[in-house]
Amino acid sequence: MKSAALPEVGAPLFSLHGVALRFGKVQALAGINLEIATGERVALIGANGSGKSSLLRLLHGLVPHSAGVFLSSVSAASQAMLFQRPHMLRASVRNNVALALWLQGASWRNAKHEATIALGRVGLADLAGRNARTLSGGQQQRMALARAWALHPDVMLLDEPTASLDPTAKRDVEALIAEAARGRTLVFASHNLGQVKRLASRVVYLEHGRVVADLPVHEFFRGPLPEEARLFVKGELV
Ligand SMILES: Nc1ncnc2c1ncn2[C@@H]1O[C@H](COP(=O)(O)OP(=O)(O)OP(=O)(O)O)[C@@H](O)[C@H]1O
Repeated sequence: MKSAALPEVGAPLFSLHGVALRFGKVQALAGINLEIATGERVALIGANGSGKSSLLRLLHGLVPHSAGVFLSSVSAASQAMLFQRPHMLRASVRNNVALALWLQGASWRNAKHEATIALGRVGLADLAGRNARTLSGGQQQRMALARAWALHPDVMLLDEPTASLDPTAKRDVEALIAEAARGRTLVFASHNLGQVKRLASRVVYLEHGRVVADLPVHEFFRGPLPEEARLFVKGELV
């Protein structure tokens, strides 16, 4: 089974050389040099507006880079992205999950079956028939995780997946993320440094759209770090 074990860190999945991303006049990313390999668990951290979401969206193919070279060996079907606030259709929880599978080619019957299994994994079996829009924030994020998980992606890209949740839901969803990420490559943005320590093997710190630190997680938290990153870790950067 794909998720049985953590894969060896190996083949490069994403290679970025001098990559920039612009939104009109806004330079969201600049001069990004980054390689992410199979099996890595990369945390993207940095102040608001530093470019974390932009980088995730670029990796997921949602926005085109404006300069540099971006190589990805992952097909769109092999990666799933989770947003801070999940997108949901006005449909049952089960159908929200099933639709993602159906769009990837599963028959509707199989899609519903797989969706039911995935919802069971995240503790939402009892709510499968509910309108997804009536779920609480934590339940919505579980549903989004079930939807991502059901696709059996090789790579999971998560954009502050627990940021809008209360402490209990944060803990529950984080535990599910840890389980869902087993055997996969994980790239996630987070402001929660405890979560970064628990989930990541590597930390990429962004400042004004540039990578200013890229270190194994233990080295990152041991320091020394560039000044802004140091203040961020101390909680003194707002
Ligand atoms: N669609 C867009 N149009 C214009 N500017 C954008 C767009 N998306 C992002 N930006 C800008 O790009 C920069 C990087 O934003 P991004 O959302 O990637 O940062 P972030 O690190 O994820 O921030 P946060 O921690 O607040 O989520 C910011 O200046 C932001 O205003």
